[in-house]
Amino acid sequence: MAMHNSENHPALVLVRLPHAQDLDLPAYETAGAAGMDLRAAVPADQPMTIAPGGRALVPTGFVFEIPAGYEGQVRPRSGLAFKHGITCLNTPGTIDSDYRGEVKVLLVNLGEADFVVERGMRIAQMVIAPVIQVAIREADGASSTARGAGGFGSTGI
Ligand SMILES: O=c1ccn([C@H]2C[C@H](O)[C@@H](COP(=O)(O)OP(=O)(O)OP(=O)(O)O)O2)c(=O)[nH]1
Ligand SMILES: [Mg+2]
Repeated sequence: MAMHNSENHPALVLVRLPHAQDLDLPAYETAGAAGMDLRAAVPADQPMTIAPGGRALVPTGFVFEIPAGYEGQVRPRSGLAFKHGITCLNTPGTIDSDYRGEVKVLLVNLGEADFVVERGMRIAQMVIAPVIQVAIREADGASSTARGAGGFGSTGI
């Protein structure tokens, strides 16, 4: 399903790896979805079991060629988090625009029961977002502001 503003942005090129040959392409599930769901490319006869407190790097079966000036953010699915305590350990996972390896999802099981990742299961979602790289320079001191160094609740609750 095409996103409503896809014409304003460069296309995302996906390269299917051999172990994803029968999997659906990552896709936006609704017209206004922010993220495209990612599926587990684990072997059909070898589901991956994540024990409570355990983690697993789950293959998606695709290389995502993120356009320059954009990043991919790998985020958890709320339903898995709510029902099973399954989330992404490094959320949001960062996919760099120059990364040409397989996108993988680092799941962690914060629930109380084993979680079984089956082939084709939608395990996470990827949001494509514009990102900037700034010039970096060093200075001797920071400019002054009303806030100054106040933080961590300095403005009250
Ligand atoms: O959830 C994730 C996070 C990252 N990556 C891939 C794409 C990303 O471009 C690369 C590096 O990620 P990151 O910079 O977060 O990890 P690092 O530990 O800093 O590795 P590196 O030294 O390779 O940058 O790993 C994934 O496949 N899934
Ligand atoms: Mg890095």
